[in-house]
Amino acid sequence: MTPHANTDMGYANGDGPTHNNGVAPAGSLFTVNSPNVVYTEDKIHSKYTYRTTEVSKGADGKYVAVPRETLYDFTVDRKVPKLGVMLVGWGGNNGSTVTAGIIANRRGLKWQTRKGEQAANYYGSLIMGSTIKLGTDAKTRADVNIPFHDILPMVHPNDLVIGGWDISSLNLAQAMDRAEVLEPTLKAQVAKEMSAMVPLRSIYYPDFIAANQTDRADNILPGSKACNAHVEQIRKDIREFKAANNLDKVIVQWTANTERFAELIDGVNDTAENLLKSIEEGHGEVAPSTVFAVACILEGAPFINGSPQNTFVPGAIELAQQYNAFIGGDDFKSGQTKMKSALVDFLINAGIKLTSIASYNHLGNNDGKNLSSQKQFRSKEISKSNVVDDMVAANSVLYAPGEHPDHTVVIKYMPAVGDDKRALDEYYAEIFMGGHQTISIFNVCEDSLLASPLIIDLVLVAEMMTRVKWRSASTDGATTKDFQSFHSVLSVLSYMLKAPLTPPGTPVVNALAKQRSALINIFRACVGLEPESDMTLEHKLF
Ligand SMILES: NC(=O)c1ccc[n+]([C@@H]2O[C@H](COP(=O)([O-])OP(=O)(O)OC[C@H]3O[C@@H](n4cnc5c(N)ncnc54)[C@H](O)[C@@H]3O)[C@@H](O)[C@H]2O)c1
Ligand SMILES: O=P([O-])([O-])O[C@@H]1[C@@H](O)[C@H](O)[C@@H](O)[C@H](O)[C@@H]1O
Repeated sequence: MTPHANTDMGYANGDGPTHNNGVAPAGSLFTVNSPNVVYTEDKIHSKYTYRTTEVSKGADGKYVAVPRETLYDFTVDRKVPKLGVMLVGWGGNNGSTVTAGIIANRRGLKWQTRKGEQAANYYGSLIMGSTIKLGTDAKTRADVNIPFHDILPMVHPNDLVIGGWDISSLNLAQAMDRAEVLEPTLKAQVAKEMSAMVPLRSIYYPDFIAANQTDRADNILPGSKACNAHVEQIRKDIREFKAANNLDKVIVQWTANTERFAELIDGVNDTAENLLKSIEEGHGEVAPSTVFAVACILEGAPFINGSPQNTFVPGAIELAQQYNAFIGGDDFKSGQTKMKSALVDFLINAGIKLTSIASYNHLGNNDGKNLSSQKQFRSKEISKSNVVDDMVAANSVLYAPGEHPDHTVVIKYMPAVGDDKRALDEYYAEIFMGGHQTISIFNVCEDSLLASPLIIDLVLVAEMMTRVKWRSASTDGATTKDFQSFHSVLSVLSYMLKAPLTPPGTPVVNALAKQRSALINIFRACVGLEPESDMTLEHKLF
């Protein structure tokens, strides 16, 4: 990044559409009145100065910090598309629950429970259930908060068209019953619509998921190893789903079983070319989830992995970049780990030396049954364990290089509790002058009701990112490149994920507050607004 004069280039100098003088665009909750933002019928154009601090170490070992400014142009396509989402594992607990939830919200359903009438909602969705600070009231200086969903022209989940694949042939009403997640009084209202939803046949390579899943596999395509026919069938399924529903776009999300990790093998999955060749040759180390990822990349459908396995082998990431396709993952961050990524952030940033984390959980759903197999558990153990690494590494006051808290993760399959997962955690920390703090948490996570809103958030944000383009700008407005998409690896999705996939060579951020702040401020930048710094100097300097 090169330093630029701190200037608001604006559009006044005629290098873009004429300024709209803040005329409120139709359907938006707010408009930005700035020389750096212009609304046209189909676009939002903004000029953005990205301010950072570049640090280097001097000969004396001391740091030198230099403020830097980089100028960007952003455009946002304002046309909200008709969007389809295809779930791999549609007949699972998450797939059937999120489908029922969207139908219930779309129809404004209410149902009786032991505690009285319940109405459909999107609680637990970052986009649909939370707000963000837009700014401060011009007169009262009070915060003005708006629904997260209104910061940019995003798809509404009620409008999502849902489909997908499953190795189990049950229709979605039967799958909803099998899941044992939702109240019968709700299920009765959506069962008819869901009984007409039947998962497409999927690919099934037994070696990648627990052997105890075999009894479900009655809805599978021929072939038990990767092959081009599988890639082409998935691509065809996507095209046909898109055409049949008159969709503008389709996003695919993996909410199927957790697979074992695939071995990373040079010549097999290390490059895009080798991965495609391995699929053609039927190599046994290409997982079903990777085959889905390849099919989606080739078909131009963003693919998101909600499970912890290493779907995105290096060859898949390279292929995504070659095709300028979006991928994201891994592993929904729904309960115990979400809590951990907030609590560890708080403790360490409060100067409290966390020395031990014991995370135990048991669950009785089919996910738990699959995870009772060691190889599949290992995938989950990795994603649940690495979530503290960035926060520990950032604090050299508490931790010496290479030092980190003890951390253990245990998952046990206990059928009796079903989808109502129990998460038991103990956090043990050193405090002032040899003291200790012990935090014990017993957290009942209704797994699918916590994960389903994340499935929605991942779809809404990934789709929004397909309509955001950027280019480098300069004060003279001359040397700018064509507009381009964000990097293929959508690290902006990290808030919803335990093991955020980031562009190769870039750092992984797990701290929950940082992840949320990054998403908010990137969306703010798309409409020319400064990051929310929480400085509130207007309340301190007067
Ligand atoms: N809170 C949560 O529920 C949560 C959080 C993080 C991650 N996850 C992950 O999400 C995934 C789904 O969770 P769930 O509770 O819905 O599990 P589930 O077992 O109920 O559903 C998985 C579905 O995938 C299907 N399936 C398996 N292999 C398939 C394939 N190759 N193609 C198509 N379908 C296939 C199964 O038949 C099943 O219906 C799991 O991997 C789980 O680890 C869940
Ligand atoms: O998101 P989180 O609650 O930390 O982790 C959960 C695990 O604890 C649980 O065993 C499994 O059912 C879910 O797939 C999810 O991964």
